[in-house]
Amino acid sequence: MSDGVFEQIAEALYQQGYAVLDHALPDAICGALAQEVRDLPAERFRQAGIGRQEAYIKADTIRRDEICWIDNQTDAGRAWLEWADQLQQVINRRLFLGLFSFESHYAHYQAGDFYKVHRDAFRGQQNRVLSMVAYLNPNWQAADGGELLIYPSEGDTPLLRVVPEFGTLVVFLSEEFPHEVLPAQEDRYSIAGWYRINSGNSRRVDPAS
Ligand SMILES: O=C(O)CCC(=O)C(=O)O
Ligand SMILES: [Fe+2]
Repeated sequence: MSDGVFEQIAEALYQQGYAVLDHALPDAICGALAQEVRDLPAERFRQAGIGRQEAYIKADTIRRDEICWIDNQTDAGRAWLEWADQLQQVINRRLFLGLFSFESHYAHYQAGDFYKVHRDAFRGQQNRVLSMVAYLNPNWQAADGGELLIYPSEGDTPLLRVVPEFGTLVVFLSEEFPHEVLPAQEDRYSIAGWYRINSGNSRRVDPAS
């Protein structure tokens, strides 16, 4: 069953560099994550920043969400990370991307919060290869805003507009697709994660030619 989902994601990535699926995450896992993120004490969340390590800045003109990194200390976190690992294996088998590790955090956007257009990785600078976003909002309404817009590598017209509805999953090549989160009008819960290749400072793996 979920093997089919992994294959669908791999196929869509191969064809177009991104995949968007409704009901992609098993309901039990998605439900446990949706519960956990709402139960987390406020002090576990940090204002999100931009960049990494010394380059890290808190830039609330660019993004306003608060985040909490996910580990395998809870049943929900463990189930999610195992699911992400199975997807990693299928993608590596099908696409030879050489994905090596996965990291992810919960994100909470309060009413008014947004994340302006950005890429998750820049060619040659980071080893984030694949981005994955999962949404944890049952019955999200059009008026609640907070859509994810994904743009082509060059150009201002969105390729895709994704409603952050419970169970919807988005996977895309981190270097290729600029994207933004429109202002949410309600509490918006999601997970954002990245698969990396095993190198401190490498570029995307291309098949040998
Ligand atoms: O929550 C989303 O829809 C996308 C979040 C995002 O782009 C990020 O955290 O890098
Ligand atoms: Fe992003």
